[in-house]
Parts: sequence; C-alpha cells; structure tokens
Amino acid sequence: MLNFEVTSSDFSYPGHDNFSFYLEGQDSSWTPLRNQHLVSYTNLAPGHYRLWGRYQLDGNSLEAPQLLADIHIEPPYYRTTSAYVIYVLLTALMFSLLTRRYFKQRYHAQRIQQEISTSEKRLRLALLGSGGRMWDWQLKHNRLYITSQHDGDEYSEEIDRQQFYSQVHPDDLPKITEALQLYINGETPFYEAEYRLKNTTDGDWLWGLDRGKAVEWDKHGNPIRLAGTLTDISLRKRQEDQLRLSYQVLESMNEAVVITDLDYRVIDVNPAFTDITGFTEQDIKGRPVLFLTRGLYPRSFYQQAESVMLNRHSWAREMQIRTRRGKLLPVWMEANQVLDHRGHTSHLVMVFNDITERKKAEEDLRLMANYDQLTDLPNRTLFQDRLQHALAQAIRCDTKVALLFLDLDRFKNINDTRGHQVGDQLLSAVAERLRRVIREGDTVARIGGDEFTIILEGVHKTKAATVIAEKIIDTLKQPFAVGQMMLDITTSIGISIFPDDADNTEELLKFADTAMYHAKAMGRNNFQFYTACMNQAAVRHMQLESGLKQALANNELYLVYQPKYEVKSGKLIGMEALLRWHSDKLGPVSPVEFIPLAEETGMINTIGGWVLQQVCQQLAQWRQQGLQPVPVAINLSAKQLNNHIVDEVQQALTTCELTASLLELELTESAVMQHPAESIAILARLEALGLTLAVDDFGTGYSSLAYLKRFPIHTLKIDKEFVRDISDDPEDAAITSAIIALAHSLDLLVVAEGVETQEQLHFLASQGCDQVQGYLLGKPMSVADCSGLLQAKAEP
Ligand SMILES: Nc1nc2c(ncn2[C@@H]2O[C@H](COP(=O)(O)O[C@H]3[C@@H](O)[C@H](n4cnc5c(=O)[nH]c(N)nc54)O[C@@H]3COP(=O)(O)O)[C@@H](O)[C@H]2O)c(=O)[nH]1
Repeated sequence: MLNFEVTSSDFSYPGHDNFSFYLEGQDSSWTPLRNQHLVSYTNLAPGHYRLWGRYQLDGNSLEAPQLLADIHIEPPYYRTTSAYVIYVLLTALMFSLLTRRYFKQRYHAQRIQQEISTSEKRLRLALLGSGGRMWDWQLKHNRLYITSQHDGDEYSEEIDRQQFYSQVHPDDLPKITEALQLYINGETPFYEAEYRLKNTTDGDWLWGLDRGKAVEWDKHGNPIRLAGTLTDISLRKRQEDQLRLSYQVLESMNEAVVITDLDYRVIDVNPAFTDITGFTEQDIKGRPVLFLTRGLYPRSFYQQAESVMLNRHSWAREMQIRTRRGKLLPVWMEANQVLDHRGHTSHLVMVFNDITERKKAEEDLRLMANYDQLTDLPNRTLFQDRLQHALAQAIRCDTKVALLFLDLDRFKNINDTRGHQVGDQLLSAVAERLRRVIREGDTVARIGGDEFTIILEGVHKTKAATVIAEKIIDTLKQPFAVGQMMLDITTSIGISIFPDDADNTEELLKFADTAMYHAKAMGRNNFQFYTACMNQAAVRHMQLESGLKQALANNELYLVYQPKYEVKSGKLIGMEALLRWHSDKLGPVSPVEFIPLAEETGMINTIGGWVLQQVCQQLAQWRQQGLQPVPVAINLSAKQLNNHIVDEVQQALTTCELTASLLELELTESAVMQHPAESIAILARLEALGLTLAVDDFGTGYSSLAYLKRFPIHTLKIDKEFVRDISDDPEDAAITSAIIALAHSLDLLVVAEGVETQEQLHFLASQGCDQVQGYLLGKPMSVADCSGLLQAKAEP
C-alpha cells in the first residue's frame, strides 16, 4: 500500500482548499480529494510512477499540476525477471521431463503389449502344438468355437455345444455337467473335467482334459462366455492305467518287492515282503535294506554285488535273509537299477521269493538223483561222478584206483522165494556191511538190483584190492538176520585197476563187470581181477546179443526133436522140441548160451512164440502127411509164464486145428516158483485147455513138495545130472529113486533125461521110471528123421 498526505502550505483558507491527484502510469484521470488529504494506492504493480497534484482554492482557477513524487515500485523477488527466467526454465524442464516420461510409459506399455501378444501367441502355439484345442463357448447362443492345429495349420470350427456333447462318451457326460455346475456356483476356481471323446478318424475313444474359465459376464454377474482348452491326455491316461496295473501287480505279487533309494534306504515294499519277512512297511521304511542280511555276508560280498550292479545294472543270486523272527530264509534275490528319463539310476528294486520249498525239493531231488532210496548209498549217477573224480585225483597223485564190481549170488532166488520185501531188507543189510568194510574216502555205490561197486582210491598196489575183496567175501559170509529169518548170501566180485586195465571210467566199469561174470563162472563167492582174455567173453556176449536180434528175421533158428520112449513097452510116446541157432556170422550157437541171453534181453517171448507156432505147424504137417504124431514137449522159460501164453497156445492150436493133448509144456522148478500163486493160475488155465505139464530138471531147484501138490502138473523130469552118475554115485541113485517114488506117490509120471547107457536104463526101469529120453535112445534129430521115426512107428 502507498499513502501520501497532501496539504496546502498556505493555511489562510482552511476548508476551501481543493486538491486532486493523478498517478502517472496508473491512473487515467485526475482524482479529486474531497475534504481529504490522504492519497492511497494498493496493489500497485511494480514499475515507475509519478504522482502529480493540482490545487484550487474555491472559485479560483486550477493551479498548474505539480509533481509530487517520483515513485518506483520494486517487484517481489518471485516476480523479478530472473524469477521469470527461472520459471520459464523450470517449466521447460518440467515439460521435457513429462514428455520423456510420457514416451517412456508409452514405450513400456507397447513393450508389455508386445510381450503379452508374443506370450499369448506362444501359449496358443504351445496349446495347439501339444495337440490341445482352444474353445470359446458363447453360453447365450450355446455356440462353441474350437481352434485346433493339424500339420502346423490352424483350423477353426463353430459347432453347437450339443453337437459337441454327442462326441463325448455317454458315461462321462454327467461328469462334465457336474464340473460346470460346480464352477458356475463358485465352488471351484475353474471348470475342469476329464472325459472320453470319440476320435472321428478311427472311432476310438480318446481321453481329454477340459479346462476353462468365464471371460464375460452379464450385468448380474452371470457368466455368458467361457473359454478354455481341451488337451489330449490319452497317453497320460494310458500311462496311468499302466501305473495302476503295475501297482496292482506289485500288490498281488507273490515275490517280495523292495524299492530303495541309491543309499539302499527302503522307500516302499509290497505286501508279499511283509508276508515273507514279517517286517511291515512301517518297520523298515527309511532303513537300509541291508539290515535283512546283517552279519550274514562279508563286506566283499556287497562290494562284489555293487560292482556287478554298476556294470550290468542288475544282480541276481541265491542268498539268505533274516526274518523278523530271526529265522534264516533262503531266497532268490534279484536287484535291478531303475533309470530315470535321462538314463540315470534313480532307484533300486529288489525282488525276492522264499525258496525254502524249492531248496528242499532240490535237495530231495539231488538225493534222489544221486542216492539209492533203499540203501542210501550213492547210485549209478553219483558213482560215475566219483569214479571220474577218483581217476583225476589218481593222475594228480600218481596212484591207482581199484574198482570192485559186486553181484550177489542167487539173490534172485531170495527175491522170488522170500518176497521183495525180504530181498530189500537183505540189500540194505548188505549195503551196511559193505559200508563198514571200506575206508573213509572210498565209495560204495548201488548201481543196480543186486549190483554194488566200490571205488578204492589212493591204491599203490593191487594187493589193497585183494584185501578188501577178501574182507567183503568174509563179511558177507555171516548170515543175515532179516525179520525172523537167517539168510545166507554170497557175492561174486570183479576187479579192474586204473590205469593198468583202462584209462577211462566206462572201460574200467565194463572190465570190472566182465571180471565179475568171470567170478560167477568160476563158481561164485569169489573175486577175480580183470584180464584181457576175459574181454573175449564179453565181446562174445555182445556178438551173441546183436546176432540173436537178427536170428529170426534171418531164418537162422530151427527146431530139432528128441524122442521119448515108454520104458515098459519101448514105444515112442513123445518128443521134445529143442531150439537150435545156426548163426551166419558165429556158426552154431548152443541154447545153453543163447537161451539165457534171450531171457536176459526179453527176446525169449518172441522166440518162444515162434517155437510154439513151429511145433504146432509141424504137428499139423505130420498129420497132413498121414502120420500119427506123438505129443511134443515145448520148453517154456520163466518169462513166458504169463497170461499171454494161454491165449498164444490156444491161438496156435486153433490155427493148426490141433487137439491140445498133442502139446506138452516143460517148465523148470525155478520158473514156476518165481511167482507160485500166479503160476498155479496160469498152469490151471493151460491144463483146462487139455495140455499136459511137466516139471523139468526136477531135483536141481527147490523141490518144494508143498507146492508140487498144488501145481496142476502131470510129469516130473529127473535132471540128467542125477541120471549121469546113477551107476557110480549111490547118492544120485538114491535121489533118482526117491524122485520116482515121490512122483508116483503124487500120481505123476516120471521121465528120466540124459540116458546114455544101458546101465542107466536098467536102473531106471528097475525103479519104475515111466519114460526115458537120451542119446542112448535118440539124439535130438531133424524133422525128416522124426518123420522117419513116426513112419516106422506106424508100420506094424
Ligand atoms: N526155453 C527154451 N529152452 C530151450 C529150448 N530149446 C532148448 N532149450 C533149453 O536149452 C538148454 C539146452 O538144451 P540143449 O542143448 O538142446 O540140450 C538138450 C538136449 O540136447 C540134452 N540132452 C538130451 N539127451 C541127452 C543126453 O543123453 N546127454 C546129454 N549130455 N545131453 C542130453 O539135454 C537138453 C534137454 O534138456 P531139458 O530141456 O532139461 O530136457 C536146455 O535147458 C533146454 O531146456 C526152447 O525152445 N525154449
């Protein structure tokens, strides 16, 4: 504010002074001061002013204006020029900053926009690239816009939502509805459903994962547009199925399964693990799996297993584990590495099963395979093994091996007469005694019915074998108490020596066997060392066997007939058919040699059948020739005495239209006594056919009167061994007389065979013998000679 006080310097006319003022630079006219003296200015703008004043006394003219004040008003600092310059500068700066900020924000926004668009594009590509579809569902029109990608190209289609539902598996539709409802009700943050969708190309069902969210709402907040993706999860579903299946398999497996981390700490086990070990999952989870074998194996065992695992990614072997109760369990353990998708080992899986039963079965099998059940001695298999081992050891130590081959003498008789049970008990007792004879390290084995072998190792002189053989013969001499019975048995022993006789197990055994046969031939109950010439007998045996197999086919067999005469009348009353073999390769072979062989090999049934047919055909032929045939006796071996023989005989008789009375069957005592009850039944059937039956070689076997009474036999044939010496040996004469008397007392006919001298014939006649047969009266003869005999008989 600016104040000036104006007064007149002449105070003569108070109250008549008139003043007016004018501020140059501010006012536009003079301003009178009415009865006032104060001139005031407020808010004067900064600048230069001059205040002028005028004076007038009432009624006088105006005096000339007077400059009252030269005024200069300074502006405030903020309105100074420099302040304005600063303002301008600041404004410019601000503007530039704001412009810069604006462009920066714009650039930033553009970049974000670009990034969003790129990311959206990427997402879209990713979604479509992964086989997924993007969908946009306008709820109001129920239209569905689906975008998918095939071969890099994008396809869009617009379909009705209902139309889309028709492709969904009917069972899964409720799932979709429920998921949508939950989302719309706000119970789930987004819509999600898994369902099956028909593959339009092949008609298969695909699994899809459908996810979506509302993107538009009406004014009431209700969604009117949903968008989302539909992803093909068929592969995942399949993997899930496989996983589920694997899990179920794991759960239902009989094998225990343990999954561990790479520090062998248990992660998971299946129920079978608990069943087998007794440890529950809680017991062992997180613990090192090796606690199952703690203290059972040395560190090196685990180190070795680990190194195998490293190289082969798996490891397997039989081992033991300790159960919760501390029991040791044999298991078959397999450990495998589990590789992750990068091919790195992530876990270890151990699978094992309790093999107690298998081990037991294996042990039983091993025992069965290697040991004889009856005697507990090594059997043939183990014997072979031990022998092989013994030879190898002998080579290393430069020693010998003696092989003893034992065959019990007439053991068969014991079996036949006392029964197999007694026979078995005797064999066990023999085995026990043999065990006691040998040293530790030697082997006694049972390699067949009544055949034993002994391997003597570390032998320096053959004398050692002699000592043992003698011991065996001695020890077996003592009677055996079997049940209530005392049984006697002897043995024949053949001995072969390695390397003297053979350098391999097969030959060594063969030669010991050959020597054993030789011991038998030498009268049994003795031992024989193998010699080269013994081998000839063995070779002969082989030749005979293979020759006999071809004999029938090669027509090398034929029959001869030996006549039988009635003592009283001297008439021809019968013949005995005797088999002959003339081998192309071996020449004539005696039945004494080939019949036992045929029995041993089972060929006797075929050969015996052939003999029966030949005899019947011959009888029929003689009859056709107008001759009156006499009964012909056929020798039957023990093996032929079975039910087939009855049919065979009947068949042969029928074919040749013969009466049964023309046939007689001769059986040795031992043949009928093998199975007495069965023999009686078969003989009874043969007798019922009308055949006559004779016991051959009577006196050499059991001569069991009790059975003799029960057998349906008609004739006893006194063995030629007795007949041969009746003239010189009173004992044989007495036996012969006794047999004749016995036969007659049983109402049987008596035939004496092997009658070679008149003296013998006389004696027999004097004792009342009914019939005779022997070289004195007629040797076995050809069919032609027999025809002559029959012819002569018919002539008066
Ligand atoms: N199962 C069958 N066994 C048969 C058959 N054919 C013969 N054999 C048996 O073979 C054994 C030897 O018989 P073989 O060499 O024929 O000897 C018989 C006669 O030749 C002989 N014999 C007869 N008379 C005399 C004689 O005065 N002196 C003497 N030293 N030998 C004589 O005796 C044998 C007859 O014996 P056997 O049978 O006991 O009446 C022999 O055991 C035959 O049984 C066949 O087809 N099947």
